Amino acid sequence: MSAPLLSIRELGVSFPRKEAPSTTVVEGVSFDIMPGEIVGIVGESGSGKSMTARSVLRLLPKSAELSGSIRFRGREIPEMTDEEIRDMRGALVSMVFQDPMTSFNPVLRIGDQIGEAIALHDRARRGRRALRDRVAKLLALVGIADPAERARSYPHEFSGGMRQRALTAMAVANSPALLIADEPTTALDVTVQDQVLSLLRELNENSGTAILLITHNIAVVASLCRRVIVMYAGRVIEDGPTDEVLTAPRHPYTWSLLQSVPRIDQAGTRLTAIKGQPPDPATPLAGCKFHPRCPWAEQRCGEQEPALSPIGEAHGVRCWLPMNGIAAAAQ
Ligand SMILES: Nc1ncnc2c1ncn2[C@@H]1O[C@H](COP(=O)(O)OP(=O)(O)OP(=O)(O)O)[C@@H](O)[C@H]1O
Repeated sequence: MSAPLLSIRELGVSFPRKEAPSTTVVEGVSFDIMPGEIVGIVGESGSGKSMTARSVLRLLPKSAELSGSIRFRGREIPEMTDEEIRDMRGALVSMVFQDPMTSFNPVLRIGDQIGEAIALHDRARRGRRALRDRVAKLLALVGIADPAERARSYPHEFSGGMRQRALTAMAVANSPALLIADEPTTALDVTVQDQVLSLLRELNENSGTAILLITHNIAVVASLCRRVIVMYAGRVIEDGPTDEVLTAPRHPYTWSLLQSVPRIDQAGTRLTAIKGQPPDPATPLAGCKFHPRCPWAEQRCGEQEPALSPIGEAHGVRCWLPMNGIAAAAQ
């Protein structure tokens, strides 16, 4: 078996507070991404998905404190110099964000910005003309009509969907080994969502780029990801093959999350929202972080936090009472 491309162990992210203990928003997160693998991270808002992803590129807010190990091709990212990190960003690992407006410089033309991203890591040192051609090709690849002409536009002249696609073009320009996509389709209409997702799939198939995809959308995970990581209150609570996790979830939270997703094959069924709220990271909670909302919680669930333990082949769950399909159906 080949070595992991990315290996995260016991990752922690916390924010110090004045005269109070730090707020921990990510704790004990561990997972690997193999070369060419597409892995999804799902979970409610505030579960720590973005903080986990941003840790990989050292793009956390300044006040954040990072702990644990993040190895990319065996090298420890937290120990890299700023220059090494800059070299790595874009060339080896790149990221597509939720809000493409803040990712482009508003006073520079889109094409120039993509060209600059290519030139920064361009071993072939292509000339201006070759760069322009490459930019136009990339814009065409993400479905932008008249790409050579549109490359001369400024970010505000693009619609939200076009900016998102242009940003994706910039992120894939150097065929990185790993692409981190944080809610890449949330703000887009359905047709554009499909185009961006097809682009990610093509990139994976043609360039072997591994993808870490953060999303709220279970349907996107089902169609794109071989593996899915479920986060809750800053922890990984389930991690396994997508088909297994989505059809036979073992953590009550994953099960509840799936109950709250509309299913095409069950039109008309009422959705059950998960009762209660996720815990406030500023207030420590003993035991399993999901126990106050869990229909199956027992006494020990409120006292001791379970570890993420193997429950099948390449499947792990952080629960004292991992459920089976029968228990879920009986509820
Ligand atoms: N600068 C900050 N200072 C303190 N807490 C922060 C800061 N930025 C984020 N947080 C907290 O970190 C926690 C995790 O946030 P994160 O953005 O990783 O969640 P998420 O799962 O990606 O949510 P969403 O799906 O809404 O993007 C949240 O409780 C958030 O309020």
